[in-house]
Amino acid sequence: MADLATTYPDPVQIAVIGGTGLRELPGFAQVATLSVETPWGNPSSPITILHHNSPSSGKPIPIAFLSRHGLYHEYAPHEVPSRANIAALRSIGVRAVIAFSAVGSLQEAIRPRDFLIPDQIIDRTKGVRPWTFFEGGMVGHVGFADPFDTALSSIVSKCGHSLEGDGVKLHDSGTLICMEGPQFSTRAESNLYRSWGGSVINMSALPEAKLAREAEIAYQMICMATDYDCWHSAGESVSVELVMSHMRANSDNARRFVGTVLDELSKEEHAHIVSGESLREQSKSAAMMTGKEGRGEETVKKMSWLFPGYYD
Ligand SMILES: CSC[C@H]1O[C@H](OP(=O)(O)O)[C@H](O)[C@@H]1O
Ligand SMILES: Nc1ncnc2[nH]cnc12
Repeated sequence: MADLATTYPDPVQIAVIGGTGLRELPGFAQVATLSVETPWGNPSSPITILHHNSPSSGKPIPIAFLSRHGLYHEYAPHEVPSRANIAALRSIGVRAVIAFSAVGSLQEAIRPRDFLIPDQIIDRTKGVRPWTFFEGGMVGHVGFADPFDTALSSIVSKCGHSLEGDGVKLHDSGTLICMEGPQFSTRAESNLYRSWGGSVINMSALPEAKLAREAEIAYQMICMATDYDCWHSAGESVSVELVMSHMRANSDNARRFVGTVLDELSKEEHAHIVSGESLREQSKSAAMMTGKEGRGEETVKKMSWLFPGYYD
């Protein structure tokens, strides 16, 4: 790391947020490491810029990598500075995020080490994490009916299926329960989530996905099941040891999966997706609720850092 540049000259449109057990992406050339300060504080880790040759043009494409829980896993799920993470990524040009997460399975058919691309979320966080950029005299409401980006999700799905039969088993859709933690669920809660139709459970999708939407960043999570939570009568209840043992055993597949997705996203044909075209300027109109006279000065400053030119 010592010789890496601390600045990067061009916008970086694609980012990976690594979760438990996916703290780096080996095999990609590291060209810079950025320490970005945002009005919401510092992100959970420096942002590493990796170079990846586009399979279509052969040109190097920059990819940003951020470690959700910090370089040493020092941030518990409720302590992850998600606003700083998302703001820092947007400030360097990111418009498409692939986020990785270790999840508990709530369904027999989703076995430990299977991958799943969630298409829905049920919010079971408890309102203790800052969850919006729109506050303090700037009211904004963005749509979240489909919390993940459908264009990104079909690319991720195609990539995952291309690896099937080669150690990767993929479920194309599912409802993700995002709980508060850091303690795992009780058996009654786990069974309740099953009765709601939950497919998998984690502690990290929110507020990350909501903030990405507010920041006009296309976002898709890739989940890897590491346990059957605590509902399964035959299986061992979730523990950190169980999560980590499955993550370690399947980390090559996880990295291969993410690498294949980055290959695909680097193709020119997907330029409109990674430039976040479908979300462009939605937060400009979302914040038009509040008349200029009612806007909080501090918030306008912060929001103008995030969206230069939007609120002049
Ligand atoms: C170590 S088990 C609980 C922990 O694992 C998941 O982390 P991530 O989503 O960052 O991969 C889960 O959300 C919890 O934070
Ligand atoms: N059972 C579980 N509950 C919440 N988060 C998890 N991450 C991995 N397994 C989990």
